[in-house]
Amino acid sequence: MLIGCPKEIKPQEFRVGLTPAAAGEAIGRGHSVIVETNAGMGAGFSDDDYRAAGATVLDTAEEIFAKADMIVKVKEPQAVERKMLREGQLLFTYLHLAPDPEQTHDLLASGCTAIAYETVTDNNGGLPLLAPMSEVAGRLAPQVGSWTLQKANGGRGVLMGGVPGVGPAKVVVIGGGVVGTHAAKIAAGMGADVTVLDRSLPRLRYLDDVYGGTFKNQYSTAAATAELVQQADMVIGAVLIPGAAAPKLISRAQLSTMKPGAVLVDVAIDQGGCFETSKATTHADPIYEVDNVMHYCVANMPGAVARTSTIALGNATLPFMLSLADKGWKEACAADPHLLNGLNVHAGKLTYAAVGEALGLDSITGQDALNI
Ligand SMILES: NC(=O)C1=CN([C@@H]2O[C@H](COP(=O)(O)OP(=O)(O)OC[C@H]3O[C@@H](n4cnc5c(N)ncnc54)[C@H](O)[C@@H]3O)[C@@H](O)[C@H]2O)C=CC1
Ligand SMILES: CC(=O)C(=O)O
Ligand SMILES: [Mg+2]
Repeated sequence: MLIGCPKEIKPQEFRVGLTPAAAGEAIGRGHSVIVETNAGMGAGFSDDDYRAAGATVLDTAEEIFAKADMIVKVKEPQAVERKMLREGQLLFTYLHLAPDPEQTHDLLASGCTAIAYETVTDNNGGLPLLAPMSEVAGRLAPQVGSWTLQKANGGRGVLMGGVPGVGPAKVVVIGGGVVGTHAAKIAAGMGADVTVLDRSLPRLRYLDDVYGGTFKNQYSTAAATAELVQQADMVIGAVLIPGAAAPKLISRAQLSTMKPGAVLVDVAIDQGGCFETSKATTHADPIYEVDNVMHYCVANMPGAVARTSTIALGNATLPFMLSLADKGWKEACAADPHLLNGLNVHAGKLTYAAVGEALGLDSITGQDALNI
């Protein structure tokens, strides 16, 4: 198979879909790899690194999209990229379609087959291609939140760990999955007083067993959330209902109950955000204020630490990418129901029910798509 990797064009996105090591593995199995010039620069990989792995470096994204059988990326294709996708072409990347009707429309119109990293599953009920970026975004969340809490950035001027004689910041994490657990660990490590809310009792039991001495946890009801949010210096949004739009757990009216200068970090923004007042921002202009509450809502947080993130993502995508290249998408998905769960679009049809529900569109099952 001819595998193509364009340079990411989303603002301030420095990750790359294929590492030289991944390109080398595919080439070692008889595939060919084309990479856009400078695609890996932001993550510290030069064109020569890709050439040394056996890949061919091309000058433009147009050539990559025109030639490749499979496009491997990081972020959802931007409008100009979507115009270059063609019928029968395989796209393997993050999509986050539920909050994005324009992208969904364009992917359906292109006739391509699109497998979304974020809905591929594993045997443990996890999301193996989302997990590494959730680990990164979770660990970054208290870091960017504490920067936003600084007075010069609009925050209330509270230090995460406090100092002797002055108490620490109060941090509330809504959602105790991968993002939430990593966020809570780092916030607690910075000395903050941390409470994690989740709606899954098995998850709360796990958090209690493993991290009981490090941070508190509580069942996530609207009442518990309202009470904790009033006292919080920082709230980190980390909920997920896979593939679906995030539920709104803090309303605009609730902002007036919060401390002026408190900070909301909405990591769930890529699924539409879990605070009513969240709107996606970029690394170039990451924060804004609503009703005296600071918001950080960057939808591609891991891009800020592109080298760590690229290598972590590449480790997770490699076996799936190789399976798609070796077998073609149909055989690979027929053999692996977890990879089939990643199928969101095929031949003009939506193939992921939660996306259809979020956007009011009809969908077919992945199994049906295998027969088209
Ligand atoms: N902004 C960014 O750059 C990034 C965003 N993300 C996003 O972060 C979000 C979280 O991802 P993960 O932690 O990997 O998901 P996860 O599935 O590991 O955890 C989500 C948790 O939310 C809980 N939950 C669901 N509804 C809830 C509610 N009403 N109240 C409290 N908890 C609730 C679930 O029980 C689960 O434990 C996703 O939307 C993901 O796409 C992930 C990586 C990067
Ligand atoms: C998960 C995701 O969307 C990201 O890493 O950008
Ligand atoms: Mg994202």
